[in-house]
Amino acid sequence: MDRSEATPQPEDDLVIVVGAAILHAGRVLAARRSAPPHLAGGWEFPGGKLEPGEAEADALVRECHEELGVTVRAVRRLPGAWPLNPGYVLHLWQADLLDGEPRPLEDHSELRWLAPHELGDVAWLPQDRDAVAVVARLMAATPAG
Ligand SMILES: Nc1nc2c([nH]c(=O)n2[C@H]2C[C@H](O)[C@@H](COP(=O)(O)OP(=O)(O)OP(=O)(O)O)O2)c(=O)[nH]1
Repeated sequence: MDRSEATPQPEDDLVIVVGAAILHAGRVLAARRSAPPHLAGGWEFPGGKLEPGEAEADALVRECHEELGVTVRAVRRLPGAWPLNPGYVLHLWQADLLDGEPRPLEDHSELRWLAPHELGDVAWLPQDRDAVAVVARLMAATPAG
């Protein structure tokens, strides 16, 4: 019997993309992609692909430094894993902003700090929508600091 359709692709075969839900003063940072063309204009969580052998928390810190010029601390991985392009999966991490003011240095044309009631104000990439719902629940449960 061909079970291939019923068998999910093992996560081991996927490249993990880490996204950072950076919470600060009751808001979360959203970033509008500037490339590639089919993703440009869509909003996402800053982050990127894990390098071989790299821990997710380390990739998160590295990507936020490269893309935004800030230092973050990876707090914890949020529940869920969302398929992206074939072969890629998005993992989301809660992160604290330790140092710096985020700037769109790489891959993004605009950044916005969104309050919970503003999460629906930007055009998220479709594949991020369920992750945004997880962040909305996190923000509802997190006292604004
Ligand atoms: N960072 C990030 N990428 C996302 C999200 N949602 C989503 O579909 N993606 C896609 C966009 C890209 O195809 C891929 C991540 O690639 P990237 O270009 O950000 O990764 P990277 O910084 O490691 O880039 P590179 O070295 O390959 O240039 O995942 C998201 O919320 N955050």
